[in-house]
Amino acid sequence: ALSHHENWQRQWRNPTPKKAYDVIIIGGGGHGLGTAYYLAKEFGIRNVAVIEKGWLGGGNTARNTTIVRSNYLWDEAAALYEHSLKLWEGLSQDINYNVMFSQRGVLNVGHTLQDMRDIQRRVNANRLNGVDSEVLDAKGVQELVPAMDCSQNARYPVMGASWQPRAGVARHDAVAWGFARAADAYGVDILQQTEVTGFKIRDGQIHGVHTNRGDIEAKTVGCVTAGNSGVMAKMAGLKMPMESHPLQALVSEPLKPVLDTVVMSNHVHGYISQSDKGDLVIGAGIDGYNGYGQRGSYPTVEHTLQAIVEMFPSFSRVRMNRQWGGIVDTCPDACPILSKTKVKGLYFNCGWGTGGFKATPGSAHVFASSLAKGEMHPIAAPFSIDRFNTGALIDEHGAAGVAH
Ligand SMILES: Cc1cc2nc3c(=O)[nH]c(=O)nc-3n(C[C@H](O)[C@H](O)[C@H](O)COP(=O)(O)OP(=O)(O)OC[C@H]3O[C@@H](n4cnc5c(N)ncnc54)[C@H](O)[C@@H]3O)c2cc1C
Ligand SMILES: CSCC(=O)[O-]
Repeated sequence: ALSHHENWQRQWRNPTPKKAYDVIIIGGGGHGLGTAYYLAKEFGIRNVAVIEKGWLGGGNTARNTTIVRSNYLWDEAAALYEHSLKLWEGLSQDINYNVMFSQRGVLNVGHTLQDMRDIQRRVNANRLNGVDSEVLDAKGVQELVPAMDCSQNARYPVMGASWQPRAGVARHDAVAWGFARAADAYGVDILQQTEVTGFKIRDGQIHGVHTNRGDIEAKTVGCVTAGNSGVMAKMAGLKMPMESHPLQALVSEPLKPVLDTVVMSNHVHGYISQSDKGDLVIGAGIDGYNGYGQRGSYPTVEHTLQAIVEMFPSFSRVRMNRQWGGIVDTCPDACPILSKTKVKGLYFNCGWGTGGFKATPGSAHVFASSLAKGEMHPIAAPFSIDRFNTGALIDEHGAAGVAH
């Protein structure tokens, strides 16, 4: 057998499924792989399978625009995303894989008096929760982003922004690869090209899953399948208050360094950063219809580029190289679902919508704790599916930013 160190030097095995595991994680994205990693590393539960119908990291984890921040309004959301941001700050060392987390800051821009009042309110709430956040005026934004039109000639003049210096971007697929390699080194089985086609439920208790490679047993199952979670819930006889929509992104031809922070504007409805390779990474809102196609409609692309050129007129001649989409699982209050279900031993971690990449380590950590202990982690508890019965929603449409 390879030593732990030798294990670590490899990528990951492609094992044959065992008949039974202590825990099954459905979904080989960042959240699922991270959950398996923390189960093994922090809670000593290593007899775990991550079941992935495609290839690991092939879903939203490797399709997103990689913005990482924690400047959400409500205490519950700030606690969750700030827990994650703190894990991001040590993640490369922890999993021994460079996830290229670059704390270049994030600006959420305001264009009206009401925008600025909302920004001031959110920044005040952030500071009360120990989240680094400050309000900048137009001059402060211009100093950070010389290429941006902060003049009064703009159709939507920039009045200021919230600024989170510790926020930034990371290399998305490296997160999946890093968590996969680290989990595998602990003995976690990552079963790719293995689709869960149903749940084995008896007397209200989960006993495992049906897959295209046969049945696999476990009495603890965590479903972490993002845009496909509504379909998974239906297989288990559950209803999820969630809609799956296409969310698109674009990248441009590589440019010389021109933008060294992240700029997001809810108002003109677009956001942009520049990757280490030089391409502009651009996104905006979801396509309004429900869809599972991992692609969106052209009007959304057009609207996105109008928003970018409104903020950066000098980018109007830049050529776009690629466009793609993912399937985002959006909840009515723009917050996730981290929850037990009425089926004993079956948990869901989904509903991250357009903003779950930033939560990857934090979500995985608290979800692993919940699966290990059989009780929801205090940071996860407010995001129970029951909130849609009790009405205790956590409305983050403002801070969830552009894409909702
Ligand atoms: C275009 C775009 C831009 C985004 N930008 C940002 C951003 O800048 N910042 C941010 O914080 N968030 C962003 N997001 C959201 C973020 O990408 C997601 O919330 C997050 O990555 C979800 O991670 P995950 O691991 O839960 O899902 P995924 O990575 O989608 O993993 C779920 C996995 O489950 C698998 N699966 C589904 N059904 C089954 C089944 N039956 N059996 C087995 N496996 C199954 C899928 O194949 C998939 O690999 C963006 C999303 C998109 C699409
Ligand atoms: C897709 S929007 C990115 C974010 O939520 O910071």
